[in-house]
Amino acid sequence: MAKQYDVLFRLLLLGDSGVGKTCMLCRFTDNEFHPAHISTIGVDFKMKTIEVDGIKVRIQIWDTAGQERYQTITKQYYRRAQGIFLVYDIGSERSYQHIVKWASDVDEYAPDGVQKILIGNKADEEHKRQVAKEQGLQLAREYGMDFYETSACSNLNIKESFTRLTELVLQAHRKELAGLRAAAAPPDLARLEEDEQQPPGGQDSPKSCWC
Ligand SMILES: Nc1nc2c(ncn2[C@@H]2O[C@H](COP(=O)(O)OP(=O)(O)OP(=O)(O)O)[C@@H](O)[C@H]2O)c(=O)[nH]1
Repeated sequence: MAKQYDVLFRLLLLGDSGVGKTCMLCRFTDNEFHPAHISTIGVDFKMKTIEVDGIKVRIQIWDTAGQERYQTITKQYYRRAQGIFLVYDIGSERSYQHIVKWASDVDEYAPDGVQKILIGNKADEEHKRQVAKEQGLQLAREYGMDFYETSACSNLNIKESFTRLTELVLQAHRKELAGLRAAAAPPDLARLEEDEQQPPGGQDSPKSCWC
């Protein structure tokens, strides 16, 4: 039987509560958007397989709660991420300022070499904009990250940003993937067998897939 994927790994969504992390994920995996904000409890995840440069990549995407009270739980997930989205809302200067704090948490808890992308979400809400696109670009330059303005609502740059982070992770793991074609079993960068189980908080999460 043909292999369903060649490699699998984990991406993580981080950012303040309400910036649109869950909606970005639901748009990417299910092409759905829900206007209600029901805060994620702890962490939740979804899977999707995409093809990049002829490689079938199964990605496990972890959606974390932005609320401060869940930070102890969510930080436990940083260390096994290969790629991280740092997300702010272009209509919230505060969420943009907090990226510095999220990035310093990543430095502290995520593995060396983790790939990062900066996202300014809700780009459809131009009338509410508090953060200029140039500010996003500037911050991304400072951190050496790629930058996208996205909209989960209008489906702007969602697929592009997930694909780009996947490409960056693939490039960073080029050596491990060198023997990919010959491998009997798909390389398991995310040690998925442990992760197919419900995450703490995921079972109770009221918005696992319908946003
Ligand atoms: N206009 C617009 N609204 C969005 C967009 N993305 C999310 N929203 C809305 O913003 C609110 C919060 O979205 P969520 O995806 O739940 O935010 P979150 O970052 O996952 O929040 P926490 O789970 O609390 O960390 C919801 O009302 C969404 O409908 C977007 O791209 N455009």
